[in-house]
Amino acid sequence: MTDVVDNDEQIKYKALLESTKAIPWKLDWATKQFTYIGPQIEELLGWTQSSWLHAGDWIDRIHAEDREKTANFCISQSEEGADHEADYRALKADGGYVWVRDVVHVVRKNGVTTELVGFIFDISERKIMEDKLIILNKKLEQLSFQDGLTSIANRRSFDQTLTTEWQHARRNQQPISLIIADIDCFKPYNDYYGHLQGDDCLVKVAHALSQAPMRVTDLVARYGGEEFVILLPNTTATAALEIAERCRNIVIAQQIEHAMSSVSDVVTVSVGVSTITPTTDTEQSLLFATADKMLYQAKKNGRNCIEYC
Ligand SMILES: Nc1nc2c(ncn2[C@@H]2O[C@H](COP(=O)(O)OP(=O)(O)OP(=O)(O)O)[C@@H](O)[C@H]2O)c(=O)[nH]1
Repeated sequence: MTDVVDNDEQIKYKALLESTKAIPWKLDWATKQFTYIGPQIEELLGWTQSSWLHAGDWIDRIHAEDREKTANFCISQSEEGADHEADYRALKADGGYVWVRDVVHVVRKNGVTTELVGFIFDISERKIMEDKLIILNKKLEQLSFQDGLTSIANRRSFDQTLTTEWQHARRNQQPISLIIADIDCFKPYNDYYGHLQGDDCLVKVAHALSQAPMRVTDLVARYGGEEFVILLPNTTATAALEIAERCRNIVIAQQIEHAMSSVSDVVTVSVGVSTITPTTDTEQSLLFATADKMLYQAKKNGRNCIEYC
């Protein structure tokens, strides 16, 4: 490694380079030998300045998961004469890793690469922030599919799942079922017990209904207000009816007092069920429209009961 300082100007530039956070380096392309690396490298990674002799030392000190991709990219870019930058985890002398960004300028003479001049930046802080942001974004996405009051899936989640499952059912010629459960006489409940207790009732019913279906592919969601939907992919009418009956019973089993109900002294639900094996001509909206019609029928038939089609 040559570290020759032959005049005042060079001394000034060297002092400047070695006092920055960015770590400068130079590599001779023909021999792949480092001709210079800033002393700051020791502070960042713990390896002494004199231990950086060959490009191989750099490659060996890249995290195994980043090594091949980073080395191949940098070598091909350097051969083509393209300036480039790469983010990777650099190995520290103590066995730890630091996220760094290597920014590389390729020096060419007569169309041939002769030298690389680069700067290494410590980007670990930024990476930590980026990772936090990724986690936060995931959480935000989860929340956007979740009902704020009951924490079960919301209408948006239901709409999206319905589209996916409908297409799947049509492709595989499988039946798909939908249950709509609506709390009976909820307006009088709210009026009598107050809105807060009304909210509490919705949470209890949501959690009770969540226990009714069995498969991981089943989806229980709050559609809006006091209306809940249960989407049952690959489920026949007979099986859907059984689950609907379970829904009705599970809500009664909560024994939520309802002094103002016209059908019971506890909170009950009316349930509409529909099952369709879709063909290419069947509109997706038919599943919900039919279950909704059945729900209306159940309300008309005296509530706390199930109607299906
Ligand atoms: N507490 C509370 N009430 C809600 C919420 N969303 C909707 N509601 C209430 O739910 C009630 C629904 O009333 P209706 O649609 O008349 O139905 P119902 O009284 O249950 O009558 P039936 O369905 O025919 O048995 C209304 O009073 C709404 O204000 C909510 O998030 N919290």
